Amino acid sequence: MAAEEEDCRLKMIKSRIRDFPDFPKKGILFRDICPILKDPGALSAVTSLFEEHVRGQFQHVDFVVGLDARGFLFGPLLAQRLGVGFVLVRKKGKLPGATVSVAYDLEYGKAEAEIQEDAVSPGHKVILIDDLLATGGTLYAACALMHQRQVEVLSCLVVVELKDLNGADRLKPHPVYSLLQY
Ligand SMILES: O=P(O)(O)OC[C@H]1O[C@H](OP(=O)(O)OP(=O)(O)O)[C@H](O)[C@@H]1O
Ligand SMILES: Nc1ncnc2[nH]cnc12
Repeated sequence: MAAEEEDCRLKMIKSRIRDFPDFPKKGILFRDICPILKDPGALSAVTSLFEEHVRGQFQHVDFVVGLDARGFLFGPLLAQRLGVGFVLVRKKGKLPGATVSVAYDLEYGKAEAEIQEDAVSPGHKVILIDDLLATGGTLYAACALMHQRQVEVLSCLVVVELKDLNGADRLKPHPVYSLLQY
């Protein structure tokens, strides 16, 4: 894609992010991605940019793995475009059957991430996806879950990256691909 066209798409996507100061706690500037979902053109542009990135960088992907909850909004669309399956990393206590879990910290709290034990298998190559990277706690926990299952994380994809919180450093050596940086 021409650089100008990519720039134009990114500007359009950025115009669909709303800022809410002091949500969910005082001092947090919440970046709301809901307007992207209301605009089919913006949602399609997000999916296309992710698809082009993955196709350009990786020969083979087994699964797209989405993070609870907003990774579930973008992940299945990307998985369909790539022609691969989608796997859920959920907050603890939501998945039936045998599971594996990891605790983590967030920009505004604590949580525990979980996958079904048979969701992925050793040797699989996956793309992790979420709406936003802040401290990196959530994606780090998802990477830890993948390592426990001997799965290779090819890349972590997010729509928004909050640069000041250095989440990408925490995720090293896993590459992070973000569409918008703040
Ligand atoms: O990089 P981090 O500091 O871990 O923060 C990023 C995570 O925080 C938000 O999810 P949240 O836990 O609020 O859950 P939700 O998607 O269920 O609203 C966001 O959707 C990411 O998953
Ligand atoms: N500032 C923020 N806006 C939206 N989601 C978030 N998750 C963690 N920090 C966030």
